[in-house]
Amino acid sequence: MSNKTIAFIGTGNMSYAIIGGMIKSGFAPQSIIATNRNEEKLAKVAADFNVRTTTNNITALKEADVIVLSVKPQMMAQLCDSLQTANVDLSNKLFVSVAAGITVARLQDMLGQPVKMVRCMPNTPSLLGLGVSGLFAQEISAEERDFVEQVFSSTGIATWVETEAKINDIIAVTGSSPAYFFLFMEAIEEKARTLGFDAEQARALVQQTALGAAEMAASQPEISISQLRANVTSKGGTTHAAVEHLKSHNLHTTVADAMDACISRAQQMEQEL
Ligand SMILES: NC(=O)C1=CN([C@@H]2O[C@H](COP(=O)(O)OP(=O)(O)OC[C@H]3O[C@@H](n4cnc5c(N)ncnc54)[C@H](O)[C@@H]3O)[C@@H](O)[C@H]2O)C=CC1
Ligand SMILES: O=C(O)[C@@H]1CCC=N1
Repeated sequence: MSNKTIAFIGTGNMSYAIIGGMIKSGFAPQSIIATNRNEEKLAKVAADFNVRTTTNNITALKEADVIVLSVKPQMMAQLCDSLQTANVDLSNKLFVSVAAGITVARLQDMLGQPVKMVRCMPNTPSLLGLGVSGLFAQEISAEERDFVEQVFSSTGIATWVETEAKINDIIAVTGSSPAYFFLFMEAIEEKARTLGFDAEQARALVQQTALGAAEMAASQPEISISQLRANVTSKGGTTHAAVEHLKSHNLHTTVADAMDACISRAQQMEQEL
């Protein structure tokens, strides 16, 4: 592993997941610094992963070679402003922003200088090493590119995109999409409860089925997903009845429209923040 030090500024759900994935894949805990304003959150990260923690963002900024900006988009301007006013030389630092809806140009503007910046759009399954991260960068060295790729491929699949606009598409396809799957699982779980399964059974039944379905797809890449679905669907049978109902209620269009809403929101945030 590289000997770079990486700091996560604003270690909440997303950075916790990335750090978890990094540790699981063998990154040295001492090369990772996690910051948060909230000491309790830091105590959990330290206890779970043994990484260095601090409530002082500037200490982390000074020590780290790579700084991951991981606060909510609405908090980013305030955070960058506080980093800028600390008078730390940022010219040799590499920044990585995981925030949705803030462009590189805007981040540089917030930091008050043209720092080296990678846009990254990860997702929370990174915690298990099952994440997907989209990456975009211009004007960084091959070594920096390799390091970022090493970090995010340690949490799952990392893929570079050619244009910054593509990061918004990645949000719709992988950044936000764990929530779509959870919503679908919630709907099945809720109906199982009304059919009389208790909470524990309903949860176990839905999660095992989701896991099984995902593993069926992942372990048999030669079989299309629609073929896997067809294999469950007997002609004139029960699955056919359910699937036809979903199709007649425009599931495909609804999902496509939802993904467009996700992209539009990211574009709107780019104007707002
Ligand atoms: N949660 C997700 O599934 C994904 C989130 N993202 C992006 O990741 C970023 C973080 O999202 P989450 O982790 O979900 O949010 P979060 O709210 O769980 O984590 C952010 C943390 O930053 C801390 N914080 C806020 N201001 C701070 C400051 N000035 N100094 C130190 N700590 C500070 C907060 O206490 C909080 O714990 C967002 O920009 C979001 O767009 C990207 C992909 C997926
Ligand atoms: O909901 C959000 O804005 C963030 C970005 C992708 C997932 N969560």
